Amino acid sequence: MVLNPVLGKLVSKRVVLASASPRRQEILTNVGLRFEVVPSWFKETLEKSSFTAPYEYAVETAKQKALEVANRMHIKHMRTPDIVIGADTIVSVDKQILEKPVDKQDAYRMLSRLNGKEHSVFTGVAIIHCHSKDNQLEMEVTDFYEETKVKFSELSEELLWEYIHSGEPMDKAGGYGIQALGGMLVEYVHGDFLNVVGFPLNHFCKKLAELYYLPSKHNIQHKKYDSIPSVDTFENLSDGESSNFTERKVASKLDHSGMHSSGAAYTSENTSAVRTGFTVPLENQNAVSQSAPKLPSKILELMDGFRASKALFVASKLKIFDHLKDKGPTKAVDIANYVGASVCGTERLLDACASLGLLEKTPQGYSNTDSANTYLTSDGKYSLHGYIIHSNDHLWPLFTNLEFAVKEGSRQNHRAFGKKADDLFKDYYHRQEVKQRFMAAMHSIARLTARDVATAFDLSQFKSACDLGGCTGALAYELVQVYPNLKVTVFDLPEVIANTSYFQPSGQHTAPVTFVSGDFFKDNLPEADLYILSRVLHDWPDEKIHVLLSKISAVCKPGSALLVAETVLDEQKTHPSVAVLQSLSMTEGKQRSSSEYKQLLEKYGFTDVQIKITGNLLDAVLCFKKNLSL
Ligand SMILES: Cc1cn([C@H]2C[C@H](O)[C@@H](COP(=O)(O)OP(=O)(O)OP(=O)(O)O)O2)c(=O)[nH]c1=O
Repeated sequence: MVLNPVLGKLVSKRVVLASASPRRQEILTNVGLRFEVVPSWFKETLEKSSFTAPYEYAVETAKQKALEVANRMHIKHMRTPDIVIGADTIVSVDKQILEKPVDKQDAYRMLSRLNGKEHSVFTGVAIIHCHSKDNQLEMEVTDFYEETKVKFSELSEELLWEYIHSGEPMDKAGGYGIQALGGMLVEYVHGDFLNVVGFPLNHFCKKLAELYYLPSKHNIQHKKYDSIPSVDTFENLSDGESSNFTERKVASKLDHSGMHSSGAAYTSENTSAVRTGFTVPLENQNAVSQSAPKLPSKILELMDGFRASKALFVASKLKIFDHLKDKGPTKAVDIANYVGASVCGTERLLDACASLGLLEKTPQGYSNTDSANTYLTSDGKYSLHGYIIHSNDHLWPLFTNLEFAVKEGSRQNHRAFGKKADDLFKDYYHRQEVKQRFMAAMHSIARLTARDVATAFDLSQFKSACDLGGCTGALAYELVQVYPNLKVTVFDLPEVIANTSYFQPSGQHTAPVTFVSGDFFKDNLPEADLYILSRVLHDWPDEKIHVLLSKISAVCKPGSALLVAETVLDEQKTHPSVAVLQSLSMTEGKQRSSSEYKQLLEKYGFTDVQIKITGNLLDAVLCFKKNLSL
């Protein structure tokens, strides 16, 4: 969501972040900015002694990083970006500049210098507006810096080495990351915290406000690389105040050849114009004041959502995240060879994944982000791979026929798969690969939600539980970990039970979990103090639910309980949207609100209905059987 009109100004523009830093990507993504990531190849080798102050070095490096990307994109005949953002973060102590350590000794040297002292973190930022005119690239450069003061506590050698061995210092200026373990070293921070993490967001927004909103150039008091912006705030700006930033452009001597032109560059104002290879004043440029309507960023995001989903699905299907797991940066051509796909197509897909924050791209190649390693590789404990493949192979074709589903009021299995719903359901259990895909999908969601469901209520009073339709046993295994005295029976169809061994967790005592096959609509239910229905009720029509809840109610002894795990809708039934959207492809079942679950469960003799919204994909409903028989 774009919270203020300043960032809204960038929504329709092709914005490129010339940085490989995952922190910068995250900071800008978090505020709803949409951008591509093209890491800069500019080597951070400017001669430090030629700068009179450390921040000048950071500003110049940021500028050179952004200029390199803007030029490269233009030369490679990629569509010229509208805006390129570059940044460089340095740590400065005793007038010395510390960048990223090259090895552990270097990290130790840096951290020892910071130990017990206050230092400054400077981030230089360059915003380059690009125009392609007669195939010539014109660029207008705006830059600024932000300073934050940070003080380290007195730290022991042992602690410093322990921190270094954590591996965290290596890709961070000054050899520490304040946002993670390094935060423990810090006594205080004066100034913008995000500036330390790599991007001064507040100053950036103020700078955009200056560029896009200040009424005329006469009002601008450009300061010589002043870290204090001309605007105090970027709030309450309306498009009525908008003006084209080129109105306020001033020419300056800026050399973008990659070398810092000592003396000249830092007497310039902080907005300047560059034509590739030349310095061009912009004072005569036409400046048209535009008042555009507020950009519907949410709608734009939805319009594009399908592309992003499909890129994720295809990369998962091709097992790109598996291939990159535990690997250093890998070139597109090697990935293409591995997956047996075209190099150009693979490169496009990899770039799309990088722009979505699923991969990191550096000049050395592509690598998994942390979340790709955790959630997108197929063998991770919390892997969503199974559900992603199910979404691609099963849900995508159904949603392609959504228009028919809405018009005809029925699920579109016949159109999507050439089969009726019943035949398809049989496929889940009879065709091996379909069955495994379905089980892997259910397993993905169960793993991700199991801890929150298991701990939503204190279940330690129960000695035995029966998870009806418990599939791979993911929730059961979590329950016996949380409640060591509990024994859980997983009850599911024979075809499912026959395939559960593949999903058994390794390195866990599995004896308290047993698997029993049967049909919960027809067969006797195993005895238990606690029955569990996880993601079952929403799937079935009222008649089937009647059969199931009547059976459970009948076997429940007084004091026994039923735990239901479902996404609980709000009373208006419009949130959470993940559940409302799921309803679009449902046949006979439905999602329910808190009051509907309460009403339903009370109807079958359950009382004390308690509902816990977990914040995860599944919520939990617990109710108890009183001495009532139906
Ligand atoms: C001091 C500090 C730095 N950092 C990071 C921010 C930057 O990513 C990095 C400094 O290196 P930079 O050279 O500024 O950036 P980068 O190499 O990560 O990415 P690129 O050059 O492609 O833009 O240190 C933290 O994450 N936490 C901290 O507390």
